[in-house]
Amino acid sequence: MNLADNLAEESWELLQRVRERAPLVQNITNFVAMDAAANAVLAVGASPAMVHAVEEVAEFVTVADALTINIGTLSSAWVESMRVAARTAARLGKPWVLDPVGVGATAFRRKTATELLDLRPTIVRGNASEIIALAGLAQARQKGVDSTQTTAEAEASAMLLARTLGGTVVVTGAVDLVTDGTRTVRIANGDPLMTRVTALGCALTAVTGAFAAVEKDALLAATAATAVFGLAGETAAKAARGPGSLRAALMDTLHGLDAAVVRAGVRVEASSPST
Ligand SMILES: Nc1ncnc2c1ncn2[C@@H]1O[C@H](COP(=O)(O)OP(=O)(O)OP(=O)(O)O)[C@@H](O)[C@H]1O
Ligand SMILES: Cc1ncsc1CCO
Ligand SMILES: [Mg+2]
Repeated sequence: MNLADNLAEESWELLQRVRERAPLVQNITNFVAMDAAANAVLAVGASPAMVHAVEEVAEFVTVADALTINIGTLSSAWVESMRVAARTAARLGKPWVLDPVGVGATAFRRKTATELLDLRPTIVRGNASEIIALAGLAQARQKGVDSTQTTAEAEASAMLLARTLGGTVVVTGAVDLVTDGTRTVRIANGDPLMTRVTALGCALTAVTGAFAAVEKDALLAATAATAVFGLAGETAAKAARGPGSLRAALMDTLHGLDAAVVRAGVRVEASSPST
């Protein structure tokens, strides 16, 4: 199968499936991202719920179609909620997505992320620095080595992390990379202005939860979510006057994406299975 040939069409089909099924996506996310993430999930046609109290988090996972966990504004009370939610999702076989915001920055984030990795997220989505840091943690128990932060090393880190987890890893940036350790996809959508709006990566993580809820192949789900989000961002950037109008235009564009725009606009490239 030629993976890349089908990915634009696959992205459109998965977006339609999200719109038809409107999956319920539970997000334990940060205070900065809550609004953008909930609105982006709504804009792709899914249903967001920001539920994080330890008293109700497990009960909510049982009704949710997917869970996303983001450590952006971490505090100790939330760590237990994250553990309980991830454990419940894992037990019930529900897809869950980890966003390791700033994981390299502090010992608290490193410890929390390491514990969450042990609960085997279906998908990890972060920027290059975060994925490099996380792969270093995963590897540290085996070899105790760290990486420096080049694009090439982010790719190696993503592959290592995906193989260690048995999951899918998404690295976002100028080019996005999605890998399950065997199949690797690069997505050339997006616009640099997206880095001037906070929490768009976090919003993409929540949207990835929506796609993972409707597609069991996590590599396909993550690729479609990332491509659709990047395409909406770049389309919106053409009309935007700056970060504020980009944010609004991104929500409008996500909501209005049609088959012609997705089929013509998604720019993906896939590598054949490696050894
Ligand atoms: N230089 C760039 N050119 C084009 N698109 C980009 C660029 N940088 C990021 N993007 C896009 O912006 C979106 C968010 O990715 P980014 O890597 O900025 O996430 P992040 O660092 O986790 O963001 P945040 O922590 O603020 O939520 C993705 O769709 C990505 O493709
Ligand atoms: C700015 C910021 N600080 C903690 S989380 C967050 C949102 C982007 O990740
Ligand atoms: Mg981020």
